[in-house]
Amino acid sequence: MDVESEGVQPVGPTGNGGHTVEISDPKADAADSVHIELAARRRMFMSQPSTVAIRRQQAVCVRRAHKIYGTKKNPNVVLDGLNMTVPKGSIYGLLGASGCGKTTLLSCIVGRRRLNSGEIWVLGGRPCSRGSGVPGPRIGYMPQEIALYGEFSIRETLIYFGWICGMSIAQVDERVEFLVKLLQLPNASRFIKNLSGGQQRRVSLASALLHQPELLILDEPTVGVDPVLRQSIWDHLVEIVKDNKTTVIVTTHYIDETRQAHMIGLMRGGKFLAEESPADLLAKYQAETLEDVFLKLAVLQNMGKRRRSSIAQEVVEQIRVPAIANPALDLSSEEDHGEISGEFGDNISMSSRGPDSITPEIQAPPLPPEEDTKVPLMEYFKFVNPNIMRALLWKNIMWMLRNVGVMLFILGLPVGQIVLFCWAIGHDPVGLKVAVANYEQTQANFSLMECPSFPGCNYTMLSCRYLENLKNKSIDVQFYQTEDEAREEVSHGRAWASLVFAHNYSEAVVERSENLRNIKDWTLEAATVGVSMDMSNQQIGTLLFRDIQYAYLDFIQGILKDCDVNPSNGRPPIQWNTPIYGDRDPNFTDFAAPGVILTIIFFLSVALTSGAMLIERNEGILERCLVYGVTGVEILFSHVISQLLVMFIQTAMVIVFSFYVFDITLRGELASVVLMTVLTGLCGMSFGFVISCSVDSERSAVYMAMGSFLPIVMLCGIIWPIEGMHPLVKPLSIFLPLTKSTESVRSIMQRGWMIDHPQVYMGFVSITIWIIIFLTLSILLLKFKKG
Ligand SMILES: Nc1ncnc2c1ncn2[C@@H]1O[C@H](COP(=O)(O)OP(=O)(O)OP(=O)(O)O)[C@@H](O)[C@H]1O
Repeated sequence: MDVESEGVQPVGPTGNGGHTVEISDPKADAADSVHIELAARRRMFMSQPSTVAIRRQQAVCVRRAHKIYGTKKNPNVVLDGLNMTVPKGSIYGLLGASGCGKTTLLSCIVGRRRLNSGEIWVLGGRPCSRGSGVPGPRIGYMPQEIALYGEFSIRETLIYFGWICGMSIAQVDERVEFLVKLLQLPNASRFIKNLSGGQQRRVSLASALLHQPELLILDEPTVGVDPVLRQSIWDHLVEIVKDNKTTVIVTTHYIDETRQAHMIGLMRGGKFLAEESPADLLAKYQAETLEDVFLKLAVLQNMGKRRRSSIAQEVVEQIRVPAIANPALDLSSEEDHGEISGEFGDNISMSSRGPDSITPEIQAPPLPPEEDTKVPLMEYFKFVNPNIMRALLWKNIMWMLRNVGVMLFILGLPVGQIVLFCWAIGHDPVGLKVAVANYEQTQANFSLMECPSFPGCNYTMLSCRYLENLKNKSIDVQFYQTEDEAREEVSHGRAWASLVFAHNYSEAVVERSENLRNIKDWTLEAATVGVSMDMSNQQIGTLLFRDIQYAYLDFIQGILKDCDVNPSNGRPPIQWNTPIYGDRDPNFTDFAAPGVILTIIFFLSVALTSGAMLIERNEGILERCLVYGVTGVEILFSHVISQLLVMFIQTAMVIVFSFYVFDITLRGELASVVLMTVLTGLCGMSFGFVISCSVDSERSAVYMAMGSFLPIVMLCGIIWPIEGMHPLVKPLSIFLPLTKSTESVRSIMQRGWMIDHPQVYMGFVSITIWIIIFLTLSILLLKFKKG
């Protein structure tokens, strides 16, 4: 969590117009200077026009900016009460060592990050406030990353950004011609991915220059550019600011190239060491190069810090500056007074606030609540801009067309999975080996007709007829001499069950059937088949258990018929009528198919969306688009629409293969199943957005998707009925996105229920609620997950 700045008001010399280092004078003067300074500021406040009016005249105006990363325990103060003023129509060189906070400051200026405290005015308004146009096409932004689509040509890239900024193709083409010449770009039909790093940076620069914005923000535009081209870029910048319509802020590590800038801000330690024109800086510090100036200022800053620290300690002990009671006289409401670096003088003087501040009593007045100027949340859902939507949709579709291999894989994957499912899951195991010790056969000393299935077995032996029935159920019957041998086979895992028939089995079965009322014990015992099973595999055990019983029922009813006894005598006294829903022998494929179809579509959509969004985010493309005013809603909608196309094709193929190729049972309306599948895909897409908006790397996204996959699949009744779950997880399963929808589709497919049945429509209600939750969450994350 970011640390909130305390907002303590800095105190120090007034803006001196020089805005450079002013090391405080001896400690004896310190108390006086504080009072003099406050009085001067109050006088100036009374005589100046409104602060807002003055700030609006600047291209950019930053006041008392504090930005802290990290946690309260371990804060990283990047901006420490920084003031910055960028006059309209100027080139402003933002200089500083790597990691000093330049990019952070620029992100705050373009409205992509928020300050912990302080104010920013850009082109007359507060970034992100209503009607400010920031973020928006008033800004041209070149981020540090390349932030371009590798699959696009140079011209397509510029058309894309041009459309976002409201340009027509003709206008873009005109600019393309000019920019290709200016930046010495290769042929505009070349693909970005085939360009060198330097060429890619120049295309990125061209994208920022394309729409001739009012404020051009360039983060290290000349990295990897040769000196000649660098000079021509600078010449162009000088040219475009001439008519006062464009302002340029440029960061660079090549300090001396900013000689052509009108103003330079030298940043260090979260503040500006100086904010002046290059000529003034060179003259003031009698330096040959701007680098020398920077070094001198850095040394002075370090000295200043030390001195301030010791002076402050003594002054605090000697004087107590009264707190300012009247907010009108408060420092925050003072004017710019024509100063460049901010109303409290430059950042390096005693005005710098820090732990050693000499006036802890002087508190900054509370800034106007940010919410007042922020776009209300509902406005974030504003109607989408057709130009932007056209650009985003075109980009998404172009990406698909340029990645045919990936698209074929994406389209073919669900079909492959459904084919695998139908081939692999739900079919009864065949060829299960059963070891039989048939004493009736081994001890028989008469020879009758041979059983056609088992050579050596006598067909008139009832045990053989029973075994014949078993064989018809695709069970592999193997004979052994003794019961021990048969059991041994099971013990060694070579057979799933052993069956033992007594030597007088046939006789006993007939006896048992004919004399139901007076069955003797020996008859009961001899007519019973002894079964010992390997139940280590529940599925196989259950199926074998079922088949052994079914085979017996069929067998005994045949015998009874032969003996002129009512075959029903052999049945248990339960009447199994035709099932109301489903088949007498339900198969697991039919049970699992609804869940499997929905899961495939759901998780493929999750992968597709989170992947696409993360690529855009990580390559900085999303950031650039957001700076140009593209909203989170537009990005989400564009992905939803283009990926819906993909999902429709995936759904159609899955449905065709499931119901027409593999003949999975479908008793209800196909349209309802299709609708639910599409909604589930939409839900997966929305969940993918949530993932991509809440994590920063693809690896985290994979972990999050995988982490959610198993719980969702395990708990939503696809693998195991919810009725059999632990009471603690059962309520949880009801709240998962695929639970109710799976139940609903199963009812449609197996029971043939229509959409007006509560169990069916509750599935639709549930999935719709989940879509709304996920989409809202992603929009909120896009809105609030700024630094
Ligand atoms: N999202 C973030 N979370 C935490 N710390 C961050 C984040 N972004 C930047 N920082 C830290 O803030 C500091 C300033 O980073 P920033 O990128 O603004 O510097 P920079 O001056 O632009 O550097 P460079 O010139 O190398 O691009 C660095 O210490 C960086 O590690």
